[in-house]
Amino acid sequence: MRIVGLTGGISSGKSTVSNLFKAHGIPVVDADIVARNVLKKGTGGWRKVVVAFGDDILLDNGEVDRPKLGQIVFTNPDKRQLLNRLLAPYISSGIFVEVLKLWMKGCKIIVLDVPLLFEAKMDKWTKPIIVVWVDSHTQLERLMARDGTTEEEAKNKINAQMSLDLKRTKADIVIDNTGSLEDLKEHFSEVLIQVKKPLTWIEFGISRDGALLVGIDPKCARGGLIWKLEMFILLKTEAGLPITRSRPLESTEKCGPGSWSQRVQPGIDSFTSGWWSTFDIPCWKLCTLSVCPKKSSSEEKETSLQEENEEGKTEARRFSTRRINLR
Ligand SMILES: CC(C)(COP(=O)(O)OP(=O)(O)OC[C@H]1O[C@@H](n2cnc3c(N)ncnc32)[C@H](O)[C@@H]1O)[C@@H](O)C(=O)NCCC(=O)NCCS
Ligand SMILES: Nc1ncnc2c1ncn2[C@@H]1O[C@H](COP(=O)(O)OP(=O)(O)OP(=O)(O)O)[C@@H](O)[C@H]1O
Repeated sequence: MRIVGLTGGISSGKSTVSNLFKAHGIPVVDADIVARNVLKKGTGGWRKVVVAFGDDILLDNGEVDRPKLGQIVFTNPDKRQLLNRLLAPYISSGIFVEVLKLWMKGCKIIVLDVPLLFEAKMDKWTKPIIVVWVDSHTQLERLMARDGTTEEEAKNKINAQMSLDLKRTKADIVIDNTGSLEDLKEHFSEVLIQVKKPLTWIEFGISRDGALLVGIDPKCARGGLIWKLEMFILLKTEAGLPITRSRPLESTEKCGPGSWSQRVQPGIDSFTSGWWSTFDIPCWKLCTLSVCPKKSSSEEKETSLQEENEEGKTEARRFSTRRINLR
């Protein structure tokens, strides 16, 4: 899984860039939304903040008066640090849960939109890091226009964060959003190409499919070479390359959790020691194509399976199933 970091200054255009990612099917975890949830009435974060800042920051309905709390923390660095310290554990675990949900769905690339990515030292978990930059004049104008605030209030908010010029020195990719929305979209299409580059081995390894391969394939325990070959072929399969003739996989034997079976596929006969494995585990059916460099014994048997043909009639199909036992 590739976790892309998206950050910038207040009102530099992170949400606008996030929306472009979403429009291209890449999910975004928005730290501002997570931060809002952990400050809802009755949550752990809410309780800590009320104890530290007092009931004065509450509305009649018990929710936090966000503009009021904003006024306090954006003009007082000590109070801001206190609020950050109180909420940081809730925000980071909230982000982790969102990432985990996307991991479970099998997402390969996700974007973390975190305004305080560097300040909260979350940048170490993300690669590449994208900084949305604007010149200070444009940033101030856009912030005042969007939030309807005075120049002083807007400047307080801008100064509450690490400077955008420093952030851009820490970036892998800088998006200059000083121009029009059209300019932004044009630049974004180049960024998208970089973000969608094929996953590295490490990124694949921490993705759901990669982790399951390493975690449950009994052959994997026998050495890195085997699962690396498997991953290679899965990646190729995703790119639609060599295994186009394979049929949907169904095991010819019933597999229990953790057990495995193999069926030699007609389309891959050229891989002399290749086979499909299917795994029935509680949530997923995992199919892998493995190429084994060594085998110590193998047994072959004929199996037949009832299948519907194109006219909808049931007929028996025969399969040659080969078990390959590794040393
Ligand atoms: C102070 C609060 C109540 C003000 O709420 P409000 O609805 O007015 O603003 P909102 O949450 O939409 O934030 C707007 C922007 O302010 C900036 N910002 C928010 N909190 C901080 C902070 N502690 N330090 C610096 N900048 C901040 C971010 O760029 C954010 O995008 C709220 O921002 C908050 O709870 N902040 C602390 C949590 C936090 O760190 N949020 C950032 C997510 S990493
Ligand atoms: N290229 C652009 N041209 C004109 N307006 C823009 C451009 N990019 C963003 N904006 C506007 O600037 C304002 C700030 O943008 P946006 O909300 O995306 O910033 P942000 O970095 O997400 O802000 P925050 O830190 O407060 O969450 C919005 O009103 C948005 O519509």
